[in-house]
Amino acid sequence: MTVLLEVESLDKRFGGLHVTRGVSFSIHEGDRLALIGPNGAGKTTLVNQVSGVLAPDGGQIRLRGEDVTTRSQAQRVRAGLARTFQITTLAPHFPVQRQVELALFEREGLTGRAWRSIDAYPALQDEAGALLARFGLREQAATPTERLAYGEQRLVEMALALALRPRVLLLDEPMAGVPKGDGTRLLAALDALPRELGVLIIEHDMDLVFRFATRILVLAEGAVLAEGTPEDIRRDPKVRAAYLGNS
Ligand SMILES: Nc1ncnc2c1ncn2[C@@H]1O[C@H](COP(=O)(O)OP(=O)(O)OP(=O)(O)O)[C@@H](O)[C@H]1O
Repeated sequence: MTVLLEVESLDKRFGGLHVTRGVSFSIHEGDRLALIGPNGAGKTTLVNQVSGVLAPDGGQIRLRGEDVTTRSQAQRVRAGLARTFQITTLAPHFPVQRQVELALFEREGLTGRAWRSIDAYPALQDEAGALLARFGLREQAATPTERLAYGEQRLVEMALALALRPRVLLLDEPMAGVPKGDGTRLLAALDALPRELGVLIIEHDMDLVFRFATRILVLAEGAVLAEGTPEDIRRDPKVRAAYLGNS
């Protein structure tokens, strides 16, 4: 399997606080790697370094063999790494279909041209329609995203990230705040992600983690406590003591 993302000996401090301690892992095509650990373990800080929001103090991040450690977020997106957007920070009053078209425009370097010219790009309109269909959002195509149910907004976020045609997708707590009833739809969407995509997911919902992940990386106090298959992790006494409990 082709290796997509390699994180090697990553290190990060906030003043005297050592929040990432020599963390290494890799993601191959088709991997669903879940990052779990107690509150404050350093999960978000780690993912922020991978996506380029934060600069590490040491270590290396490679995307498909290319060293991107000092590259900008935009450069990493172009190299094949996408993370879910918070749609509330985009244009929530835009209809869902337009939001996705906007992301496709950006991918194609067309942003800045007259917005009405979207009609001149039927292939992109079709692609946006296909993305909405993949996430079961066809009926909501004309609805402003701010009027969607919260769970549906998370689906739009995933559609926007996929619009960038990533090889690696970072999902930061896709289940957070989603009512129980909508969880099934979200899980179905996760299951339907392109097979060859590499996925790194941070999630506190252990049902989802153990159902979705092919491998799990457990962080504690900034360092890797354990890594393995869901079965390995479920049985690991260190993990049970530090995080999962004995239930
Ligand atoms: N910008 C910052 N400046 C100083 N300390 C920070 C900063 N960001 C995070 N921290 C600290 O780094 C540690 C790791 O935080 P982080 O948010 O990465 O953990 P987490 O595992 O994502 O937690 P949670 O599960 O609660 O989201 C915490 O002690 C946190 O207080």
